[in-house]
Amino acid sequence: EFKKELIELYQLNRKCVVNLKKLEGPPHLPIIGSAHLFKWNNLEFTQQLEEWGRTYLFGVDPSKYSDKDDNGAHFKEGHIGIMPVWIGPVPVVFLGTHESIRPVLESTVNISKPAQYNKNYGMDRFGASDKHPRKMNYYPIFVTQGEILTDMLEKHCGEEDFFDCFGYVKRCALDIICETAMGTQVNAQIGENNTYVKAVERVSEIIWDHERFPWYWLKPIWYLSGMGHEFHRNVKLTTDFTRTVIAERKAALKEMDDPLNDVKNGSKMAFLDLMLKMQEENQLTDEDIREEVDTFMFEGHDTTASSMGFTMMWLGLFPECQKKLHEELDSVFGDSDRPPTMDDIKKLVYLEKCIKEALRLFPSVPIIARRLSEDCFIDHPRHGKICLPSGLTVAVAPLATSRDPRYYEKPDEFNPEHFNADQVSKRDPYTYIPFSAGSRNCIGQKFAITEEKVVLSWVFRRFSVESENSYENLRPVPELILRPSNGIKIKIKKREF
Ligand code: HEM
Repeated sequence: EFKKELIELYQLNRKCVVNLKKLEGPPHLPIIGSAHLFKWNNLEFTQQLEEWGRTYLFGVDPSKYSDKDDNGAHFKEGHIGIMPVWIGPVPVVFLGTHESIRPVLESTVNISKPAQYNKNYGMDRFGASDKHPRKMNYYPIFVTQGEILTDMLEKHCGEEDFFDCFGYVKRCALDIICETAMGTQVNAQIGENNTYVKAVERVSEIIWDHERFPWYWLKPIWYLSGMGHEFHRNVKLTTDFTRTVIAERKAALKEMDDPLNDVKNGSKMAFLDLMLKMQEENQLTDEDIREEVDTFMFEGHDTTASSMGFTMMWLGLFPECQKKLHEELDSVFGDSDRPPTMDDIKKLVYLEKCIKEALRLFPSVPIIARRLSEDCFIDHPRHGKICLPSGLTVAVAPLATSRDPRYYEKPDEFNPEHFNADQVSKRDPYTYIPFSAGSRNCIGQKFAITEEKVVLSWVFRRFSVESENSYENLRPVPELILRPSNGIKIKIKKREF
């Protein structure tokens, strides 16, 4: 097996040397690639990736990075966002503009994940199919949990110092996904099940270190360093948690006279209930169900938590945008404290633009990995047709394409007007892909946007927010999910009417 992998890697390297030689990327050496240049510190590594991205994807002169007048983001003619990076002996090609991303995401063949995901992690985060019913009544759960969040934040009202709000937001997102995916209340917001929350966090931190340091790909180092064992311990914690919930839910469904009808008529129909209902006819084992549910849990809570947290952070840095949002909220709710209805939420057009803009600057999934199963061709303005050979891992970067200076004026600044209808219609759709695109796009997009609108409408109806203008607040780190490097520091004040 190992020999076969080595031969495949050798063949891939040969193809890449021929096909990618004209493309510019960070300097690399045989075998270790560019790993010797990688910064150890996660924040510095993130900055390094950003600088490489600007230099090689957009062709920006490094001396102009700090040129604030146009965000240092000049786009040099002849660059279309392709950058090869050798991570150890494995070539990865980063794609960061609509011209280079479209051929990959539009393909109905190139939809596989890189092998490491399934092989090393023992859990397939990406196994969900698109066949699940999407019309479940999640709305009341968003409303209840959003209100709990504001109750939890309230105790920080009027405090002199900045506090970290991210933990609160995360627990809210977790409560929402657990109840919608599994029909079970985890009550993380009110202080229960902290072990689960911590384990989920640790899993993505370890996966990220595994991705960037190739020596961890060698099993002896992975285990001797203690990382492998810590990883499995935390994965087991999370999967055991889901297993327990599944067992409990199964027992509860058995007690019901007619589970099918109870579930159909009930106010909520959890994803897990549907899976359990289909279990016999589809011959699914409990473990199959657990994998599907875990995929939902992983994809569905970290992503929305980061997105909500960053939207709060940006609005706290741009008082004029927050003022507009407050005006919109007041025009819909006045000074009332009533729960938002679906109709109210539809009216919150500016809030939706703020959420989209925060996702443009800090997309929760900053990089989407694909393993090409057939050659993919990209037209390059200077080098003609470039062939990305089958077997190659490509890293599609929503983070880069959504800051393409050809399409976004002042691309590094928060400006919700970027999502005015006239602006959107002028852009290629692949210049904004926080939910990916094509046949493996996010199936929770509508769910996520509605959840965030409900929760954030509660927060901004009740509070005004001020964010700390600090390097750390503004520099998230791309673990699998882009997350704040050291929390999100804000102050809040109760709004007076
Ligand atoms: C702001 C929030 C969210 C963002 C930015 C986001 C983004 C994404 C992206 C970029 C992908 C493609 C990943 C890849 O191909 O590597 C994806 C896949 C997926 N998302 Fe989301 N997501 C969000 C929320 C959610 C929610 C709330 C759910 C569930 C309720 C969800 C369920 C899924 C599932 C199941 C997949 C896998 C689809 C497949 O591979 O066939 N996501 N998401």
